[in-house]
Amino acid sequence: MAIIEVDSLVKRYGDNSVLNGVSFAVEQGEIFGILGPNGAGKTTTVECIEGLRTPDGGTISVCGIDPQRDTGELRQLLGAQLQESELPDKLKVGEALELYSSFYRQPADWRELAEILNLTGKLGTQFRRLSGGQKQRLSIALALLGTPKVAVLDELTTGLDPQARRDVWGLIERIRDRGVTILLVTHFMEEAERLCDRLAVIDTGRVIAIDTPGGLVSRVDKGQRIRFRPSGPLDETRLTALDEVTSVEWAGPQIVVTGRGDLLLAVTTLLAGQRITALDLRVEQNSLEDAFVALTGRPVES
Ligand SMILES: Nc1ncnc2c1ncn2[C@@H]1O[C@H](COP(=O)(O)OP(=O)(O)OP(=O)(O)O)[C@@H](O)[C@H]1O
Repeated sequence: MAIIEVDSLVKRYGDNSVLNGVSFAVEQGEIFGILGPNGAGKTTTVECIEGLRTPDGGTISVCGIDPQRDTGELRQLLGAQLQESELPDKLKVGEALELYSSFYRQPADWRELAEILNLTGKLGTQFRRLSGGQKQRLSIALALLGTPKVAVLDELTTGLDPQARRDVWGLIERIRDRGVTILLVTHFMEEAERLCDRLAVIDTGRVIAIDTPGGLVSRVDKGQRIRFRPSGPLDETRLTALDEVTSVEWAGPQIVVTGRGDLLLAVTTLLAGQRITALDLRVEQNSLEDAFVALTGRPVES
């Protein structure tokens, strides 16, 4: 069952048409990612879903509610991450959790949320004294205080170090396991690949692909790649002559061979015949980043 339905969403700022007919549906219990280059319209899309921006065309339904018409009801169903600047510096973590839980009809147990988010030791700490990761965890706790059916998380782990980022991912999975549907805006390929059940790739205000991360990767046909450092002088033309090989390039001391079929066997057999060892041999798989570049024609800035 679709819990969020976005159909032909249009948004203009003056003459600038930012969303040009965005459509997708998020199923209950999914972690659904929105991925796209800078300025693609990701935040505009989720802010329309949150009822914070007024679309110029199209329809949105969140649990059957139109975010423009029934903002009060939407607040009870949808939890959105607050921007950092929205909390007063001197407010303590425990005070913020208690205050925000008073806004909801069915607040979650904020002490339990603090426990899950590893904030129990910080309840008496002022907001301004929290680290980036702690602020991020607090903003997630605040988004979940109303026991929402849907949580919208925009740039969830931007600014976090790799370990804190992984901790937050684990947490999001636990929250989904409690039955919350998650809509996630991200720049990070690893985050999208690791966390999202499905992804919508948005570019210049249009959805250009919707699929699982694996499904998106399998759309790229860049062939197989083998990278190694030959232990001795290598006659490249013999590599190029192999049926399995489509291209041979040097990258510093390494050689990168692209091809198809049983490429690895063909290359290693040839090298063995020339008594050359392939040092630091790596077989490279296509990645979500390759898929993103193939779809949008440009890399993701992070
Ligand atoms: N309030 C506004 N007034 C005018 N233009 C805006 C406004 N908000 C966003 N835009 C423009 O709309 C476009 C889409 O912005 P949006 O923030 O939705 O993109 P995004 O995909 O979230 O980008 P990023 O990854 O950089 O956050 C951009 O060109 C942006 O400059």
